[in-house]
Amino acid sequence: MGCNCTKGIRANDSLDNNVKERRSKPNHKTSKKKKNSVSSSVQNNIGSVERVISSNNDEPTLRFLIPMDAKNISVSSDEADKKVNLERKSSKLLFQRRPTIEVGATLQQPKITRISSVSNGERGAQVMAGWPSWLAAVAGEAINGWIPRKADSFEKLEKIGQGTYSCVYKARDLETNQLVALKKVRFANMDPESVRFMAREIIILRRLDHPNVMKLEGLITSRVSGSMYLIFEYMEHDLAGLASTPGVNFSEAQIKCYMKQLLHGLEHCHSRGVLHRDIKGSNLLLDHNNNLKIGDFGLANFYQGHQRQPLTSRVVTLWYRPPELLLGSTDYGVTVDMWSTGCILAELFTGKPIMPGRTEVEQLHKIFKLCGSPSEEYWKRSKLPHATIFKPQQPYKRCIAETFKSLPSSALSLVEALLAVEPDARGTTDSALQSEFFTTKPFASDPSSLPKYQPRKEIDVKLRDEEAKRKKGTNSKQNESKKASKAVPAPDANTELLTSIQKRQGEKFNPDKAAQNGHTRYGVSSVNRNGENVMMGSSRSPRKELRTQRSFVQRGAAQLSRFSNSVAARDGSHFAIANPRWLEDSYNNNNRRHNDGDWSQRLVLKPKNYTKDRESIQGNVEKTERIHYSGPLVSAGRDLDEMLKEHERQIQLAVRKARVDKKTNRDDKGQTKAFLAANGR
Ligand SMILES: Nc1ncnc2c1ncn2[C@@H]1O[C@H](COP(=O)(O)OP(=O)(O)OP(=O)(O)O)[C@@H](O)[C@H]1O
Repeated sequence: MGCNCTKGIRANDSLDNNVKERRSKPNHKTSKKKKNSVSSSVQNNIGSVERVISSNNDEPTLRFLIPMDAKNISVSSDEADKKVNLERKSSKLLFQRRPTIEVGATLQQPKITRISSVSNGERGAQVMAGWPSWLAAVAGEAINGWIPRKADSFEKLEKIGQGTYSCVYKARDLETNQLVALKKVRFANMDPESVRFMAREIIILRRLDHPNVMKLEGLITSRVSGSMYLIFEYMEHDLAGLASTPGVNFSEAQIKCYMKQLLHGLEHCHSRGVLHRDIKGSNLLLDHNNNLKIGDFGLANFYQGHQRQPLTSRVVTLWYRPPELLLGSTDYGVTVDMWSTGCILAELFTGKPIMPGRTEVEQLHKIFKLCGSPSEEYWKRSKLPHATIFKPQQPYKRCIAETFKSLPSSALSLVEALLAVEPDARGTTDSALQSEFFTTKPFASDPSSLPKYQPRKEIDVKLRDEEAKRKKGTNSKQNESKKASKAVPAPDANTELLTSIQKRQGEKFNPDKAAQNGHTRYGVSSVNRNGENVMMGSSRSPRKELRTQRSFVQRGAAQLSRFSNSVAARDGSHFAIANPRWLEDSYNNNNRRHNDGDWSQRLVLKPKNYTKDRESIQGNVEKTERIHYSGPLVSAGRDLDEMLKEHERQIQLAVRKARVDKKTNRDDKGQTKAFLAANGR
């Protein structure tokens, strides 16, 4: 794998013509650099690393555009003639993954990124290399030095994942015969905003090069296409899916093996100035040899240790989100990933998510109940935007040791450290790797010594398809009487919780009862590791409950919190959600103030074009009324328990409303208005 970007070139491509021309007309500037010279120039922009490495050989060289991080390959970006050239020793090298060439310390220095454009000359070269001009114009930095691969050099096999922002397909690279995962991102009208955000993900991925981080192998697009595929190595499993597979029980050494790999991958990200901001089991991918790679950098961003730019607090999937983000922090660092890591460690031992909150308020309450509330000093010092609202009148006592008393003591100590309610006490990837957990027996297993598990994705896909068909049937009946789809507070978050509580209580799940209770719109459902509803407790699903959360799709009624700004209105297969990535960037770009009130209000604003984008992916969501600002549930100054009671009441109310909606098919607009009116908003 690797260097795939070079492989789709055909004889009749304009690039090839260019290559031929260049072969017949040697570039003196390039050849001057050949003798034993290795020179690198690093542009100041993130991801725009230009390297000029010349080979010392007398073999004839071919010249193509390739990913810049390919070792043993000479790349010269020659501003003078506005062409990017490659020299390589043999075509064989193109099919090997090669580590990124270190170019001094510059790469190690974290920088806050701003997606910046390339020069006109570079843009011209990019278009010539086969990139669509809309992409080169907006995301030049992300594609700099690469050429696109062609879709017809892959055989698409099946859909294996549906993310919030993308579809993922299993495919075969016809040139290497290797399996790959293709993550498809579509852009409605080549919308520059969404292109920029995709560009950020690519730039970040290109910055990273580590065995425990998913490697971006290349990109597929064409001049005429409005979409783009990110090419990744195909991974058979993810940790959440594997952990919830019937019959799979992890040993301590195995948990250490996965945790060690996760921490090494994170260490690399952090050392390159990247915060992942969505660490959770379903984003930790595993190959057939149990090698773990951190995937899904869609919410990742660059950070700086000091002089931090404000970042959005609306990141990290709720169950893995640290308290400071729930309290509205915009000035955070690697400690957010450390918190999520602590949640995963405890989850791997206990076999279930440790804090499955339905709402941000409830999540915070769960955190305080387990980890204790922060010290007085922390409240004063941190000046967190929501501190005045959520500071409990009585401090909560920490009870991690009691809760996880069955854990081995070294694991418990690490959980204690990682789940420190005050971020600075969580330590770093380095301190975690040095901890007793990894330095005492049983030591971490070697990944290849672990059992090989049956691939599950195909089974998941089948289940999902069945479920989608079933939903479609239900929806089409509903849709007969209404043209536009409805965005309603979905009660399936409650189903999820109900399911989980019943599971934990060892009760047999009774689908009919749950449906009667109005806990689900689709019968008995739970959430699979892709965050989609799957039938549970019925013949439809042979799997035990899979309890994972999808990034950012915070479900329906669960959105009605004090600062629920992006309501994920979910109606069957339809989502409508403000993309927090955009909010952050527009926030940063505009360098706005963030007082409490403004902050919530501002986050409600949904970029227009993104809406269109989501529509094109998710279906015909009604255009005007998708984002609802729930406003404050309670006034500041009331204590947290009271607030939670009130919050619970609101959720129940939303569930009832949703049930009524199901019966009457009232449109979303009317329903939401009624709901808000009922709550005095
Ligand atoms: N390299 C890969 N190999 C196999 N499957 C993959 C790979 N990358 C992603 N997937 C599958 O596709 C799903 C969605 O991918 P990804 O998480 O990157 O998209 P997303 O839109 O950011 O999703 P989410 O909303 O869950 O965060 C993953 O949960 C995983 O099951």
